[in-house]
Amino acid sequence: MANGLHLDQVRILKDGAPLIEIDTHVAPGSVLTIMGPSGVGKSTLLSAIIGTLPPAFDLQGHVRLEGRDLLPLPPEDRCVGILFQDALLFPHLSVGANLAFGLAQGGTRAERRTQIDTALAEVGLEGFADRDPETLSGGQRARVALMRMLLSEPKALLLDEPFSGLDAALREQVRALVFDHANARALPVLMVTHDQEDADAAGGEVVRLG
Ligand SMILES: Nc1ncnc2c1ncn2[C@@H]1O[C@H](COP(=O)(O)OP(=O)(O)OP(=O)(O)O)[C@@H](O)[C@H]1O
Repeated sequence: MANGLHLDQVRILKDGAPLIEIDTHVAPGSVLTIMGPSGVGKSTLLSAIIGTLPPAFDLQGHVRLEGRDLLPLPPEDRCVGILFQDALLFPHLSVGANLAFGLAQGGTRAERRTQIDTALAEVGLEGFADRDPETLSGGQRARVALMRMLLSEPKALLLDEPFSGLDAALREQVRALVFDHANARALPVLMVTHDQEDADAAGGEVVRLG
């Protein structure tokens, strides 16, 4: 079936030697969790999907998203959103300007401002548009990073240990928020984690590499 994210016989080689092999499908609105020891190639797999595979690696197989073959496309055309462990915001820009980076070009200034305000309200951050990212808590930064990514209207979401920098209570909250938003948009989600609780909370299939 064309829907969702397909990794068809994907093999990644490092300096010519096989590193990982994976053949799987993530349906819209579901989460596939990838676990495995450090260095096995989990982050490398995500970089292959977003189109930033370092030159030491070779990729074989196919990655398809909603029926489109991703590998020939440049990163900016792949429509894949990613969140990392550190919710990296541009420190010299306001929260609103950070969010504007996620927005497609076009629309009036007022329309863009409305989209930004609506996104902030969706995650309980009304009135935060003019704030300096440095003044936000870890959980607030994670929310802004989530909305910046979602404003770019991705068709799939990749998560690379995105909750591991947060303390336990916050981790649970942010995790639920990310999964809820992904589910509401019927996005296929591929999550890399070391944490069994993340995998349990995701509730989907778990693939163990290595
Ligand atoms: N840019 C790079 N150039 C060459 N080798 C790299 C590069 N990035 C990572 N590696 C190597 O590729 C292998 C896979 O790394 P990767 O970061 O994908 O592992 P991982 O499973 O995500 O590990 P961790 O759980 O520690 O994050 C490791 O041996 C790593 O040292």
